[in-house]
Amino acid sequence: MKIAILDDYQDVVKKLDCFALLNDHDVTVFTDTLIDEVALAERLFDFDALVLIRERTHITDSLLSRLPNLKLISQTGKVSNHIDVSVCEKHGVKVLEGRGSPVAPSELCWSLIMAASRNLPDYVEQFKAGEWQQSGSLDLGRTLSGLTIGIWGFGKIGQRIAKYASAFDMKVMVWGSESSRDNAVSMGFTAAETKQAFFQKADIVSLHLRLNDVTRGCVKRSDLDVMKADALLVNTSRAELIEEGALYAAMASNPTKRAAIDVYETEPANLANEPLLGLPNVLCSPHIGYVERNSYELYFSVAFENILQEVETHP
Ligand SMILES: NC(=O)C1=CN([C@@H]2O[C@H](COP(=O)(O)OP(=O)(O)OC[C@H]3O[C@@H](n4cnc5c(N)ncnc54)[C@H](O)[C@@H]3O)[C@@H](O)[C@H]2O)C=CC1
Ligand SMILES: O=C(O)C(=O)COP(=O)(O)O
Repeated sequence: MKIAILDDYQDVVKKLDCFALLNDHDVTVFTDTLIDEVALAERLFDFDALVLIRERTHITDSLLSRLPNLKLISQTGKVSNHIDVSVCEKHGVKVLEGRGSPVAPSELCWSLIMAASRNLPDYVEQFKAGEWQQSGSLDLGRTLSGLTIGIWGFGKIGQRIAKYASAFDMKVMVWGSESSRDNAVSMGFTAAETKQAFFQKADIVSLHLRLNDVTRGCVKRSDLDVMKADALLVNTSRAELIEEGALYAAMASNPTKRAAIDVYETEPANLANEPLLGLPNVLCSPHIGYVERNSYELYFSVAFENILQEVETHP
């Protein structure tokens, strides 16, 4: 098979052990992004299969109309809104869904919580610039013990964050669907009674919902406004869970509130398209929750095995 691996920004896939799984195939890895659909279609014209990393390439009707040779798309991790599955069916392109692990994204989320709580990036930056212990100009930070973390979305990552919080002697309060809240209570955590109480009581709010038509924009500006004056909002899930522009407006007008985020409305994000990057009270990482060796091995090995299995069952 002629297989294209797309959007390997970090040029990582060839260094992974699982790359050898595709030894019998003709594989090309593209490390840049082609947004222009006509150029992308020209690039991909000869390929039988695509491996997509996350959701950077959008698979649309017009793209597939230009790719008559394409038979398979193998997604690393879950298939989300970037692939129109019904359009793929129409064009006879089979979509194979992969699998991820909650460990790397949960640890990144916890790193952001700890770094933001102790102002670590600012202290490191000042120290490297020659300043020793300039706490006078920096907020002193705070310990996590005794604080309440509010977790909205109690799936694989949300549950792991609750576990980490318990190890730090934090109180865990969960908001979300009734089953999420019941599940949290059965595990010994607290469920918030209302969304407003959730945002009012938490010292740290961390979002762990999947993005879908129901959850899009579920966090409103009014929710951010009722958070405590020194609260921290963490979003490692999807930017679109928060009403468009609301996070920037809330953080810009409340400099004592803080946010730590890994996901953006426009990705790749930069200073020109992401105003949050310019705010001193917002800690920003460049969507790296899944960026870690074991995580990449799992994402790619499952995506490759799915292709091999498909070739074996439908040669
Ligand atoms: N920053 C990064 O690199 C990464 C981000 N993620 C993101 O983290 C988030 C959580 O991932 P997982 O825990 O693996 O997902 P999961 O599928 O295990 O859990 C998702 C949660 O969202 C809730 N949910 C979904 N639709 C809902 C609705 N309509 N109403 C209320 N609740 C709803 C589910 O009940 C569940 O509690 C996702 O948005 C995922 O895309 C995941 C991996 C890496
Ligand atoms: O990489 C991301 O941002 C993801 O959302 C991955 O999620 P998944 O592991 O595919 O469920």
